[in-house]
Amino acid sequence: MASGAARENGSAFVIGTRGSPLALAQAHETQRRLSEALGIAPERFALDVIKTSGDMIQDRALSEAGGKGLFTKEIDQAQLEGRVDITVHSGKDLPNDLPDGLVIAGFLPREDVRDALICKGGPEGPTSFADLAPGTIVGTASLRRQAMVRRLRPDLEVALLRGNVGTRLSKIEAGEYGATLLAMAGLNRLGLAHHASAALDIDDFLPAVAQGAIAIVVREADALAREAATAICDEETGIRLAAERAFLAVLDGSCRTPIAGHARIVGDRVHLKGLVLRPDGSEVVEGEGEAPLADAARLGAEVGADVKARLPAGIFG
Ligand SMILES: NCc1[nH]cc(CCC(=O)O)c1CC(=O)O
Repeated sequence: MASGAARENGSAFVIGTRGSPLALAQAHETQRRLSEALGIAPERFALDVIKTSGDMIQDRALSEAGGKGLFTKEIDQAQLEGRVDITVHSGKDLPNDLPDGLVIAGFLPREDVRDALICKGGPEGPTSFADLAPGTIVGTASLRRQAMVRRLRPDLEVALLRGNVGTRLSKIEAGEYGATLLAMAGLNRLGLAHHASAALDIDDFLPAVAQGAIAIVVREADALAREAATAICDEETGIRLAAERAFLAVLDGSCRTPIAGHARIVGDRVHLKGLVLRPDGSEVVEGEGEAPLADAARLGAEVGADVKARLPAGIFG
């Protein structure tokens, strides 16, 4: 099995990951799945925790600090140099284009794609958007969630809330914010789903492109790692992600525009719904379509182009 530089230490493959609790949970899931699929003890997949520039930024919206690449630059470097073989990324945080030499081998079976509403007061607190008192401060760093909240409830206050999942939950408990939104997927992976006051319906609160999906990245030339990764990846998730990522690629790579997109498979067709919001929530442009599974990426590009053509000039992006 071993052949890459990173495999000389006796590991079947070295898994590279960020160090946040969510990233570690995702890396452990990958390790477990690799172990089961290949019949190799889990400890032979060493974890290498890599600190990224993005981990150091706590005070600003990421959209202001330089975007998604901040969370992957150092990991990409380690992978290109052969220090790690298989890297694990939240699909949602992965840039549209990977550096030359790296490819997405696939995606693990997708988790719950919905956003969770988390409210002060826990089980005794509000259990829906409609229950939130006017003026409640909703903290989130996501432009999509900010714009959706403003659209659904213009009478609420939106404020910036950054940090990892645990930090955000504790700021709700401390009462600094009345509510926040987090991905159900992340809560589930961390065993924290009991903090969710509600899981929001996909049609009312369209998820981010790739939400709930874990991407497995390998070196393009590393046939062994690619084969191993393919063994744990889920084809349906890959098809849905192809549609969603193509939609996003047409609209915006910079993550300065509130965008949502979600694909599902119905029989032998892939259905995609996507939208762009004005940041203040006053306007939304939606697109929808369906295609055979083999045309998922084309569908995404077409729905994206259709939405783009209908965006009011000079407002978005
Ligand atoms: N940007 C942070 C991030 N990236 C992926 C997830 C959740 C897990 C997922 O979507 O797979 C989160 C936290 C959140 O949005 O609650």
